[in-house]
Amino acid sequence: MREYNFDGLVGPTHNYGGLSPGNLASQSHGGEPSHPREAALQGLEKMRFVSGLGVGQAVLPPQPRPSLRALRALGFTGTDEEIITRAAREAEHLLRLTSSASAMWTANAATVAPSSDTADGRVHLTPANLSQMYHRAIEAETTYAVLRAIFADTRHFTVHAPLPGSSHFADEGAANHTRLATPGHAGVHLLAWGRSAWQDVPGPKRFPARQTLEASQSLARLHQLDAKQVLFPQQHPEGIDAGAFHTDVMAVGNERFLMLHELAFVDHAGLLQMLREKLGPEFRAVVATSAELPPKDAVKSYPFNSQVLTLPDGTMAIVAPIEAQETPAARQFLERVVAEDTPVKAVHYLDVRQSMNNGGGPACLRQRVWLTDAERKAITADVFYTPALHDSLAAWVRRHYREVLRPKDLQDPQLVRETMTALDELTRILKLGNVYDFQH
Ligand SMILES: NCCC[C@H](NC(=O)CCC(=O)O)C(=O)O
Repeated sequence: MREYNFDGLVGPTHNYGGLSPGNLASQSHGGEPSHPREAALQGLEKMRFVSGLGVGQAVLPPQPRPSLRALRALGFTGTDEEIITRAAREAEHLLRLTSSASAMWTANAATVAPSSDTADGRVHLTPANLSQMYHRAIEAETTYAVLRAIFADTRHFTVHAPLPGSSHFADEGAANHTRLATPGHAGVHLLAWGRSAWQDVPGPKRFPARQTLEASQSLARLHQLDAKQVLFPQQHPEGIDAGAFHTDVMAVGNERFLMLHELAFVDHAGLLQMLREKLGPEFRAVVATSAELPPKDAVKSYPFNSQVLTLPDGTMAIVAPIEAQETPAARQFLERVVAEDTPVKAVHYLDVRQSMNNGGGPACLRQRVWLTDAERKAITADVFYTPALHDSLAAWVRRHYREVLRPKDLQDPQLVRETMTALDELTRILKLGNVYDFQH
């Protein structure tokens, strides 16, 4: 079984809409000009780097934005151009919400269980309904279509429908999911959550908790996971109030290694004890206290929103955002992780600032999918990273993406046309078939 990182290709409307309360970067950069071309190229460079480490790499496509489907559903009628013009005039906020390129953060696209851990021996994928935030909830339908196109072979893959879209089952995907495993022990799944729909659990006071316990429990059932191998830790309410809207802002794990902030989960000590019991003595965890790494620094510089990657030689490397290098407490923490008795032997810092300014680090930009050789071969879409695919995607970005987008540019009816032209071409590059509604 090999891990493939499916990175989200940043979409042509990448912009700073200030859309996510509780996501401090989104709030503080709202209204600034964005650089879609640079953002997409930064993402491609990260794919090149991870692939160069010898790790499996693939790509997921952006979504059509502004979403005409969403605007039509909200009562805007007429030609495509008329819809944009009218939304710009009457409901600028709705235009902003339906223009977000947020599908780039593919950690939120779905939750995935590898075939080694599921009762029927298939890979299970559930697109996240993202129902907590409207600009993200509109991703689910297209994500579902894209995943069905890529993971089409039903002998190997089951793509479930997104969980029912009421706030009771609010699901944010793999950003709240961690799979851990040690040799000789079955994989353990952490399915975290921030609030309960029906139980009375103390939650955050300042910022919204997104995922529900009931959503996480449903994912464990749908994916046919062994109940003994699943834990449902609660995101620490103080962590959420400090800006950790998803688990992956304060914790990241890979195989026998987990690093976390003490405000990632309620009772992290009890959680680590259970993990040691399930995973045995090879399991390693490194905890940052608030004294060592103030929550403010963790949220600003995202050391936990790193990719922890197993390299071909069996050691692990961390791919962290450059902001973590620039923040002394975060850098020192990551250096401690390498210095201690852990599988991690190197830290690499990458520039994904365009994404970071909306609260998405290296880990947010990728969905992890574990595939056997047979499963890998069953995928016929051209989504696996190669230098040739890189060149054609980079050329495609340079052909179609604007250099700068200012908030008022979202009101330009031309933008929707440009995006559709670009995405239509992309589905041919990736051999995806017609996955977008404007193609039907
Ligand atoms: N995993 C990282 C997700 C970041 C994402 N940001 C946003 O949607 C910000 C969009 C904006 O404000 O333009 C979110 O909060 O869900």
